[in-house]
Amino acid sequence: MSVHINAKQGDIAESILLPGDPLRAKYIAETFLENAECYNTVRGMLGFTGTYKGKRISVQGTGMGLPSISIYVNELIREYGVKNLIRVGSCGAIQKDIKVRDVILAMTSSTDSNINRNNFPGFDYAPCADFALLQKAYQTGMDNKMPIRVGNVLSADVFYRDSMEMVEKLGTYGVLAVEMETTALYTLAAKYGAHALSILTVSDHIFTGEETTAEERQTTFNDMIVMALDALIKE
Ligand SMILES: O=P(O)(O)O[C@H]1O[C@H](CO)[C@@H](O)[C@H]1O
Ligand SMILES: O=c1cc[nH]c(=O)[nH]1
Repeated sequence: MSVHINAKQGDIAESILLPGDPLRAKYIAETFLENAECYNTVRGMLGFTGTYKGKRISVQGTGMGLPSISIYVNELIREYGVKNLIRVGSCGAIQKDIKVRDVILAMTSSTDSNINRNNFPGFDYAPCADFALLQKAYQTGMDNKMPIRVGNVLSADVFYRDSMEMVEKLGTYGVLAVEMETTALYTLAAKYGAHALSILTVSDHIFTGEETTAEERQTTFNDMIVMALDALIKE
């Protein structure tokens, strides 16, 4: 047992999906995994292990924001030996030509968080995805003719902000969408020699106000989840 996960050694698979929402973790376990068992209930941050196409896979809620996902990723890698981690999250589109329900593969991330600035004074560490996982997910998306974009996302420290000026400016520098966890995931995976990728479904558009219905979110999240599971099991 670690501080925030009450699983026994061996309860968690080497490959894991990481949704922010613990109820999305439950949904994934019940819908896509066989013989899924819950290994964590601490703080209601549910975690499950089962099998997908015969391979052992876990799914763990991470909560919202860089500090919260950092806790789970630290414990999963250091205490439970997790090696492959794919975040399956939602995001707000910044670019005009990105639509709700599109899927974004985060090749890298920008941030307004201080976590890496505090860790590398005077330097800007550039977090990046694991190329093999990125390539596998991209190939699955192409094979299934999914609307995918690959690029830079903003991992923001806040969901609500007084001004959108900086988000707009980042858009002019090619940032595709905003979410709240990828920078921490990629940085910790690099630190501990693990492999990480963020796959994000666009749930709303920051500037047009376009958003999906609950039902649409469910279906498109399913596409992203299958893409992530297939990437985890691909040799
Ligand atoms: O849908 P999830 O994975 O939680 O991701 C996004 O949604 C939350 C904000 O509503 C933040 O965690 C953001 O990154
Ligand atoms: O607008 C959004 C949508 C999802 N997640 C975010 O962080 N922002």
